[in-house]
Amino acid sequence: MVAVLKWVGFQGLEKNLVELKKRRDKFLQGLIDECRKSRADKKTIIHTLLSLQRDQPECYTDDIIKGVIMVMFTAGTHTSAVTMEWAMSLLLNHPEVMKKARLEIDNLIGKTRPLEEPDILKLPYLRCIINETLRDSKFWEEANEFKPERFVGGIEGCKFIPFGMGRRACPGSGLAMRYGSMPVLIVSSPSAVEECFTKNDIIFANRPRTMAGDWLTFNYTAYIWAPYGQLWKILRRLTVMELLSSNSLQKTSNVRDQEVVNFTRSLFKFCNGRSRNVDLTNWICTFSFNLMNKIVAGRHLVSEEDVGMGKGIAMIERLKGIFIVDLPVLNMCDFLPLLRWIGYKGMEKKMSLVHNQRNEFLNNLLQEFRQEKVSVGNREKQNTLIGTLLSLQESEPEFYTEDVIKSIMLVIFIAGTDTSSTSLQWAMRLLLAHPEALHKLRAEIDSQVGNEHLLNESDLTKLPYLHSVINETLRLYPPVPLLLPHYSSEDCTVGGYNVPKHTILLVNIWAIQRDPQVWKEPNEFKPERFDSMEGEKEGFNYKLIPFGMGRRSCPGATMGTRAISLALGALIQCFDWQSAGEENLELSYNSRINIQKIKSLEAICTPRSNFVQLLSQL
Ligand code: HEM
Repeated sequence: MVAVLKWVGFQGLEKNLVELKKRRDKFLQGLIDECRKSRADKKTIIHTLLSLQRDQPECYTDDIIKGVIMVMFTAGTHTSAVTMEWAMSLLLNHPEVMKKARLEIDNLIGKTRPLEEPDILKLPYLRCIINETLRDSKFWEEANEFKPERFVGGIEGCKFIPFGMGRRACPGSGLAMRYGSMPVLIVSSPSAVEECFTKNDIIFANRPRTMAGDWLTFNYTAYIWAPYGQLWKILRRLTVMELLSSNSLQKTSNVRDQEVVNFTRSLFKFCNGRSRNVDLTNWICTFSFNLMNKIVAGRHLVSEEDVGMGKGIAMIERLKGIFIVDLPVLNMCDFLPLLRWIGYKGMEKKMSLVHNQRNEFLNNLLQEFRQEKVSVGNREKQNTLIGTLLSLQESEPEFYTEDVIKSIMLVIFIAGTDTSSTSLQWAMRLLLAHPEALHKLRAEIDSQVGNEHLLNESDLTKLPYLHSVINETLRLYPPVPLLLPHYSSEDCTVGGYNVPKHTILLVNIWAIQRDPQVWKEPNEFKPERFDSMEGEKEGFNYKLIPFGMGRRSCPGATMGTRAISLALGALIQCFDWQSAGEENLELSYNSRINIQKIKSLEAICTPRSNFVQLLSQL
């Protein structure tokens, strides 16, 4: 029957389709030809496809290229345009919502520049509007009302699964197409977090396989990315026992204290008795890298005389290029595998380059260590992480392969340096922008520690305000704002809704920790808020979770907090600080999974007069 209709040319459909195909063909060919004429090194998808065509013309024909572009156009434009049209028409019909959205943008972004993609993370109400526009009407109370507020906090945060999930999703929505078909659950309320990491903790204890995982984890033996199972358990036990348990932390407390002495002494020498402009970003990164390398390999990466000087600065820049890189843990290729295939934005190339650099760095460290250990027979060296790992390798070579050893060292560098140094920089930036808090913190340190010794780990219990400043910094600027992605190993329910097996879970702690329903004056820096929160359950009732929750939570939380507290305490105890310019007080951020500051932080540092004697004796 259908064939007959086709044959008689039913309603001229075939003719129309042929016509449409011709027009599309002409349009796409035009685009390809234009790109052929323009600069060849541009990073657009068509340029990438054309360079593949040059290498393999028989595979990447013009027709194939047109097919790929076609998919992107049809999948990516219509759905987004329809959603935008709906959102605008809803806003026009609800001026009170429009006003509230504009107020949010004015307050959080300002009026001096247009909105950019990374800003979206900062605009919870705008996201609520998009969610409300896309939501499926069947599952909601007052389903026909336009109420973006229903997405602010609350368990509803997980009723809506925007990236195409099972039967509750809108499979053809703009977001689903933009992020591909991989199911993703984003939770953004304390109650949903509690449910994910108590009742469903084991189910969500896995990590997804991703492009970053494929390249940067020594074949998933780096346990930050390792699948939940035997290997992860062994690596976790080993790292915690050797490095992060309270016993091991006790043993390494003198290393941290000594690192803070070195850091403070270098800064004092650098100031040379006067006020000096200090690139705090570089100094703080030096402290973090030196501390971790001391724990891992028993020596510094930047020697004391080089800190803050040309050679030291260059060394830190090189290390940042290896370990603190701008490569997101999840990227578009994880959602649209086709992009990976065509080499989207050269991501895979960059990852392989970073992997090679890391591999070389870790190999050198191991080689140096082996040589020195043999030649010097250094006992101090044997008490380092590498020392322990190499002894384990001697007794169990089949388990402790070179890859496993390197992956453990890698995790400590990646997890231990960036997070702590980012938090320390934010804490200093916040204190510079809030001098009253800085004075209050200094008064606490002066009264509890005084000027006869440099603050050390045993002083930390006497400094509750210092602890509150760090909590408040981690609340406002969590270094890992979506945690690391979790991955469900079985079907489960969250908030009464079905979440299928193999769903990526992202926990939007940025939103939770700034949610006005959860925190009073959420965007204000008020360390005092923690005075009245004593005795609340874990993670302040799941409201403050910068280290995650459950079995995949950060095992380095105590070590990280101690290192930040010590360094911040010493900086405030011994030096006067002033901002080196308005731009240093800007509390902005970009949206990488690991938040970085846009610019480095500079401040004017002056040794406090009543500390000169102590500082000269360090
Ligand atoms: C301010 C400092 C730190 C912050 C804010 C932080 C935060 C985090 C977060 C959010 C996660 C992911 C949790 C999840 O997926 O649910 C994580 C995982 C991890 N962190 Fe930290 N971290 C810090 C310092 C450290 C330090 C100093 C170390 C070790 C020396 C460390 C080692 C790890 C490891 C090994 C994991 C992976 C755990 C797993 O997958 O099982 N972190 N961290």
